[in-house]
Amino acid sequence: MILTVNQVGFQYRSVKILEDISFSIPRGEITVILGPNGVGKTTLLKCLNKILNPSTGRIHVKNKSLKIMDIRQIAKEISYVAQYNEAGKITVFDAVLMGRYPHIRFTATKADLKKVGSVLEHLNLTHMALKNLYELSGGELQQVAIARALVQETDILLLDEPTSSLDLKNQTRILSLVRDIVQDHNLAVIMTMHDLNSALRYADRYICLKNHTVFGAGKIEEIRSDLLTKVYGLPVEIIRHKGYPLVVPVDDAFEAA
Ligand SMILES: Nc1ncnc2c1ncn2[C@@H]1O[C@H](COP(=O)(O)OP(=O)(O)OP(=O)(O)O)[C@@H](O)[C@H]1O
Repeated sequence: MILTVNQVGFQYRSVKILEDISFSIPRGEITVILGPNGVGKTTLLKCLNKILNPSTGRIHVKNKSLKIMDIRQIAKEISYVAQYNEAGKITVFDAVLMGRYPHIRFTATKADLKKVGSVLEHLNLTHMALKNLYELSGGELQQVAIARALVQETDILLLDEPTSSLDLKNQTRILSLVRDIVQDHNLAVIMTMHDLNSALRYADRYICLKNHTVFGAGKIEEIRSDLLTKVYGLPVEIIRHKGYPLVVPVDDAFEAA
């Protein structure tokens, strides 16, 4: 296991957000964290990246305690794409190059610049390399943030709602690309996602949060509609269309809502 989480709890001042969270993350798989608004998904991702310090419990990255790792060590192992991305006065190229910082000693080398160029090309972003971030749309900014995470070349990628601002074609493109990268480089991806159909299609495992803790976890193909119904408080069923699972609210769902 590349990442292990043991009995982690977190609170903002005296308000309990997470309690007794435990799971392990393998390489070569996408794990999706599911759960309703405000349940603590982003908080959990931030604990995994030491942006926030858990009040209780232990997190280990490759058997090393996150507590004793400094920012540079963490940035070599874990990249993080936040749910909302700042749009400052910096070009796309330079913003993505920032992802190389954990690897740069004094100044960026030709290899660093080449890496940025190739990731931009891979994500179809080359044409906007010299634009400033503030000139981009929300979806373009989100793809730039993903590009920055990819040039960081970490074994663990944390993605907070990575496709929330993307159109259908870009959602499919980015999630397929993430899946290919996970398989080709044996990475571990942990992402949060509200789009249950994309989650069921692209993730390998799920962790469902409810009432501050893990309510269910397992292989995504084994996720059950009654679990989702309890987690989201809305009656749903899982049907299959052309072999793909689809989560649909059942007839009386709107009354329940
Ligand atoms: N800086 C903060 N100070 C105090 N409370 C906070 C802070 N940030 C978040 N919270 C609270 O922590 C809880 C969990 O927030 P979090 O953003 O982790 O939820 P989430 O599951 O990611 O939600 P969403 O699906 O809406 O993005 C929420 O109740 C939120 O109000």
